Amino acid sequence: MIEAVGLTKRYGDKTAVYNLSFQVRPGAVTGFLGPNGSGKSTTMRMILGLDNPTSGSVTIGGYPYRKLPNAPRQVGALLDAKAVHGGRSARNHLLSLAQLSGIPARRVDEVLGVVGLQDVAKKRSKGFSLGMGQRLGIAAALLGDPQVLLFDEPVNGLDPEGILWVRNLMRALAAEGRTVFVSSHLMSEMALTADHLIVIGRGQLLADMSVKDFISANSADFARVRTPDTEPQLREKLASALTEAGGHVLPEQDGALRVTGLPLPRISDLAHEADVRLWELSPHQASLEEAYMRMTQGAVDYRSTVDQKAGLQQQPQPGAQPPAPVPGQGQPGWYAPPPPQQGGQPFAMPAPSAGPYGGAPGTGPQTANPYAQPGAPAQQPPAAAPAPQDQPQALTKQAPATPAQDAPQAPAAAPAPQPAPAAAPPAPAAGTAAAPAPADSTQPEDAR
Ligand SMILES: Nc1ncnc2c1ncn2[C@@H]1O[C@H](COP(=O)(O)OP(=O)(O)OP(=O)(O)O)[C@@H](O)[C@H]1O
Repeated sequence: MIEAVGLTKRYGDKTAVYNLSFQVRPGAVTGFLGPNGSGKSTTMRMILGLDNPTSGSVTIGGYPYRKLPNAPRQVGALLDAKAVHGGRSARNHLLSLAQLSGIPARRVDEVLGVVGLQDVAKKRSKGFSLGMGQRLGIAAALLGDPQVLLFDEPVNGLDPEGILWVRNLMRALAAEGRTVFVSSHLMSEMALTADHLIVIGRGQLLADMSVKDFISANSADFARVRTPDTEPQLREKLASALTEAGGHVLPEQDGALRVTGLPLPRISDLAHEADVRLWELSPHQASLEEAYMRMTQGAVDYRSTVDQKAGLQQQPQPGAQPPAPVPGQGQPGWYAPPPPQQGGQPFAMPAPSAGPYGGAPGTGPQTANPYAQPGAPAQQPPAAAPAPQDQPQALTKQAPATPAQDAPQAPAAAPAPQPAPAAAPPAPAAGTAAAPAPADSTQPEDAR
């Protein structure tokens, strides 16, 4: 088991990881999700003893990596598939890693077979495609037949067949009772691969729950209702009737209405009572990808200036009200968040008080969920953002006004001095040889 407690990492005045506590259990694939720069790789490097935490701790099987007996046989990792000596053949690369860790040469041929590189084993890895490089990195991680495996973006660059292969491999490794920790940006892929999810944003925990719970908490049902385009007044009439009946109604880009909080038969009855004809009444489910985007959108650090979702980061004007639906046009950019689930607290951004990102230390997952309340425009009105024109549905725009995005980006505190390791760390696990060199506490970390 991997266990992080209050894990924090600062690089100068940049806090990469803040007060992260979680457990990664054996016998399951645990997906590690977060936007670019959210601290996934930093966390993985700390797990592997390649970076020192500024505070907090992380252990594998109860030991910090550097104190783990026979670490290369217990832990394997793929951090950076490109970090190989390009002049070496795949086999020689693995052979050198195996020799460093006392692993017999026959294991090299075994893992080459497992990852499907046996036919190119004698080719220099500098000629490898991205996907072949990933396979070589995975082979290195498997070399010591470890019980604990960490993979940083293992499907990066793989074709669909390769992605499927990685998915099956991860699941098979977990089924053998191993601890499998996999970082990814792809919620959809993780929904298929992982049993459990740990989601971070700006270095802080946003969610730690089983995929099953994540799905039931976040993939909310809604109905799409469309009235005849030729009679916009019917749409208005229906919207009023549904709202009066307790439904939450938002316009979609194509002029339909997105309705939450009312079952389909009730919507049909209400339309009938209001004497409104319907052209469409269909059940839908918000995708996990949407839920993940919504969860992390307040914690996205890097966003293109031409990104249509840039408006997600804008703050609402004081006193702003949501625009009234425009018959026949909808309100592009409006999107109905799913209703809060019974007893569910799907995710929570940190509170806007203490902490480097505005979150009170230790309060992250317990604080109120700013996205869980549908239909609270007076509190969280949307920004008057430019409307996306090519979104199929108005699903991706919301003004979350997350506390995190208001908060200062970095703590003022200087990094705590790191004690130098008492002894040289053990050789990295077979797979981690493809990773950056272990942290040298005498070097400025930013310079590494
Ligand atoms: N050695 C370093 N010196 C200074 N800042 C760093 C260093 N390593 C990481 N960071 C910063 O810490 C933050 C977290 O980076 P990290 O690479 O862990 O994120 P990530 O979630 O793995 O991102 P991605 O998904 O893009 O790989 C980023 O802002 C990054 O710039």
